[in-house]
Amino acid sequence: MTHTPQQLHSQLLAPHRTDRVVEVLQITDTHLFADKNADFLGIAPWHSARAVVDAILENATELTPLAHDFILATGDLSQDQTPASYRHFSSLMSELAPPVFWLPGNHDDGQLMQAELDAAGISNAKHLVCGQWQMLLLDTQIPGETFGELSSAQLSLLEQAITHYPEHHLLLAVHHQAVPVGCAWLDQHNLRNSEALKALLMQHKAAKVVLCGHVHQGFDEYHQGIRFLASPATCIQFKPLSDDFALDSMAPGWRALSLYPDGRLSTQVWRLPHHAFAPDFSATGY
Ligand SMILES: Nc1ncnc2c1ncn2[C@@H]1O[C@@H]2COP(=O)(O)O[C@H]2[C@H]1O
Ligand SMILES: [Fe+2]
Repeated sequence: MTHTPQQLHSQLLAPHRTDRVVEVLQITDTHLFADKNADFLGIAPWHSARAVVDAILENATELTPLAHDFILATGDLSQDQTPASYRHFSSLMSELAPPVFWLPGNHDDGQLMQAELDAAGISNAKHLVCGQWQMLLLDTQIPGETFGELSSAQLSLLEQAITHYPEHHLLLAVHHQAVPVGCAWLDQHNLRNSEALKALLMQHKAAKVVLCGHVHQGFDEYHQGIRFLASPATCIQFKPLSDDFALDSMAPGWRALSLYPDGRLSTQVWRLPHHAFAPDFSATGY
């Protein structure tokens, strides 16, 4: 059954018990190429994404079994918009047990991404209900643009989610940052209609978190009672608080989040060992 773009289609994920902590991994901005050895500002994104997956698997054996309920892949999964780049992504994710849910970034080819991830058996669900939390993945892509914007159809999905699930805390995943991260060169490529988004979120009485990719750095701020989080890329990192384009020496990474039944959350950015995948600092952009 096809769903009209404006219709919210919710997927219930175990555990349905509302007293359980929901464990989430966010992987973002893999920027993969068809060529596993392609160079991207001094590093090879397939190899760094491979190292991130290996580190997640290693964490699982040492700390706990891979106890995550699902993975959120928040865009810019491909840099060259080739079928092979998305197949590399699907193959890497297949090594991680939890189901993967995804959304496009400004570098993704939305239609090709949909076709390739569908073919790989990766879920197309964009609204998840798990425990006392709901997750909504929205598409901020404006084809041909670097900045993002939420269409009225996408905003309507958010309106439906908070109307149908008024008691469930909300983790909203988007690609573009909805609040400035403090990098002037990057904040020009932000989510343009973030005020419309925040106005809708303010109507929701349960806890609200907005999780994004795109900025290739950790970020964690509260604005008007909403927590805004951003996370490292699995490839190159951007230097925080830089007016002009600048790469960072921090290693590639990912984010883990634990969502508690009462609406609180704990979260941690994980990174590969320092100096792993050092970029070409003379790069001036891409
Ligand atoms: N030197 C630069 N100045 C401004 N924008 C840039 C520069 N280099 C890259 N970008 C764009 O900024 C974007 C931020 O992250 P993306 O990976 O979405 O893609 C990046 C490029 O499209
Ligand atoms: Fe991006």
